[in-house]
Amino acid sequence: MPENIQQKIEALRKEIHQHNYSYYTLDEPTISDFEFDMKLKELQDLETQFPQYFDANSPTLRVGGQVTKVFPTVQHQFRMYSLDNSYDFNDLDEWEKRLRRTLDVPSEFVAELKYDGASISILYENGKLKEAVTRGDGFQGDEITSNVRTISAIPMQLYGDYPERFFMRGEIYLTHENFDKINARRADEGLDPFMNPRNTASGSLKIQDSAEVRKRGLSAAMYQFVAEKTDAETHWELLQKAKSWGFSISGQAKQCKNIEEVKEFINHWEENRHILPFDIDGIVVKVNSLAQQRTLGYTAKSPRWATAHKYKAEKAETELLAVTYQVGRTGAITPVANLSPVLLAGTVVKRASLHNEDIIRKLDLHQNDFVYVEKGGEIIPKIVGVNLSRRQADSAEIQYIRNCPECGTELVRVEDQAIHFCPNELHCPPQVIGRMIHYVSRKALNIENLGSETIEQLYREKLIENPADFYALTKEQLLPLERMAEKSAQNIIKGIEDSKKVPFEKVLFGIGIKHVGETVAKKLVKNFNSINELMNTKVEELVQVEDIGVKIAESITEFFRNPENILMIERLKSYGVQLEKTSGSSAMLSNTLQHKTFLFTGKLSLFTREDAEDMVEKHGGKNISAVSKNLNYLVVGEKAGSKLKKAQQIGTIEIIDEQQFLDLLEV
Ligand SMILES: NC(=O)c1ccc[n+]([C@@H]2O[C@H](COP(=O)([O-])OP(=O)(O)OC[C@H]3O[C@@H](n4cnc5c(N)ncnc54)[C@H](O)[C@@H]3O)[C@@H](O)[C@H]2O)c1
Ligand SMILES: [Zn+2]
Repeated sequence: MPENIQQKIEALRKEIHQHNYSYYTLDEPTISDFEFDMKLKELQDLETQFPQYFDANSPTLRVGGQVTKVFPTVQHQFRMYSLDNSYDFNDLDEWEKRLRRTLDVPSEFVAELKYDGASISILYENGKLKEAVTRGDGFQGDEITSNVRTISAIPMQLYGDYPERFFMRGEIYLTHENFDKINARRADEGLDPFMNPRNTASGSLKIQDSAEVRKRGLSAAMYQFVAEKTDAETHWELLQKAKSWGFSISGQAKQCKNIEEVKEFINHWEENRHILPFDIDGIVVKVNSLAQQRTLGYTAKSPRWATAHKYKAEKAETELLAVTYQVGRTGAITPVANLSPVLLAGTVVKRASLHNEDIIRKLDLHQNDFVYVEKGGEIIPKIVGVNLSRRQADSAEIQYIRNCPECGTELVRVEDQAIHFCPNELHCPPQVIGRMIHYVSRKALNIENLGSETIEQLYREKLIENPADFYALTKEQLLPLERMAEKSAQNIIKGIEDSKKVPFEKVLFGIGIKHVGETVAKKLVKNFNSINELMNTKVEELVQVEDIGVKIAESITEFFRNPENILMIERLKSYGVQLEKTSGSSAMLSNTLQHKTFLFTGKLSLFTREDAEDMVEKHGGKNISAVSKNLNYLVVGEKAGSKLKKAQQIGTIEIIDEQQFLDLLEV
């Protein structure tokens, strides 16, 4: 029935658009690449079969990404395409046959690793890095030059006989080592780990603060030279030249005389990819001759002269020994499958994440089932199915626990969410520890030298149970802990002492009221002078404050209803922790600068940067940390440098001096 076919096509298009959005814009895919590619292929087949339902906006005809609103948008002078991909050698053979039909001479190839990251196009002029732009939708992308400049694998200045003006394209990715480091740091700050290196690399490029991007330790491999013209004859030659100018070019790329050699390369890396210190998701095969590339040209979405052979996620079968449950620092419960050890993707797998109760139900897991585990983009493998033929007749269904394995409290499942929580925030050990780790973290009280391991030890020794206990600690109590030297103990005590100077807004963030993040804490402090004032405010009054909704307001009042929290606050006060605004940060003066954003640069002479930022806030404006389209005013002092230049390039930013800034305040 044609009507049903049309509906089917439209439903698939809609679904794929949604997945593109999750993958490219949110960096949080909800299905595996393989499942995604199968859906796209299904759509492609239907569209070929029923051309009457053609639509120029179909995801089969477009690159899946988008530009964001956070960075300036730049048109690509040369379009950035996607790659046709497939998972089997038949398609590769078909591709090669098509090449032969078009070309007089059989082609040679270059086979390259398909780095799993985010693509970038970088303009070089006179040997200098000029501008870096993401692929976006292929026609236009986000200008993220200052972020790309932080990546040490990308040269700022070239050497040798480089052409005057050209684009170098490549992939920005994260090594396993740096990905693990980022997650270790996140764990220390009480944050959830990132899912996989690809989405973390892509997400890192979208951070507004370049200093933060630098900390991520991104890598890059360049794989394509693009310019108006070149006198090179092959892609391989261009790669070698690019290397001589100072670019990082993949060390594994290989020239192949024919498709058989390409297949050998593909097989070799399918077996050996686990020794690489980064993720690849396949191999890219390119026609080497540039003349042949020109003859072949492009389809609506990808070059005809290249194709990607993708690797399927590896699967193994093993026995489920038990399901155990972990309680996270926020009280979230994660079920974990304990498996009979099995070799998968180069590592021995003993555990797999089961995510939540619904997934266990969907898999219909029984005790001692033989399950299939798969390692996709995620670091932790997952169970994708059960081998029913090996299930024992009398094996019982896995029952999700009803009580917290750490403290015995009955679990709750929040409406609309798949995850269970332990509601015993104040006494469930992992949550107690999590709360204290959050309290000392950089953006809260910033108590240096006090890592999560030390906090766990102190808790086990019953020396601390809530943030107020830090202030009663003595050096003598710290010294007997494992690996605790005199010097570190001293530093911890000093860090705790110093935290008494940390301003109210950070303390308010640090005490861990649910839904009160950094920004909300700031907003609250603008409107309430002390914790006492906040404590005595009702939900109806709280929701009057900008950006404070009912959910946040209720969470605040609930926090203060608990006598244990009140006791902790009274103790913090008695130790001298800042629980009210200091005289320097008094209330709002006006709303003159409402909805306006400011950034100060260069050497200021009429006021200090701190005072200036304070003035902005007191008059209702907002300070931001980087030059972008979102900036309204750049206030320049003497010797303003790159920020000024960038603001001029963007063109929409008002550039003013210090006096003009004061005029804005009408003071
Ligand atoms: N899971 C999901 O929800 C979801 C959603 C959208 C896309 N995806 C995945 O993304 C893929 C589509 O993304 P795409 O359009 O970026 O295509 P692609 O990732 O399959 O191939 C194109 C990209 O490969 C990269 N690349 C890496 N090494 C390269 C090399 N040596 N030479 C040339 N290019 C190289 C480039 O960034 C290029 O833009 C799909 O195949 C799918 O697996 C997944
Ligand atoms: Zn608990």
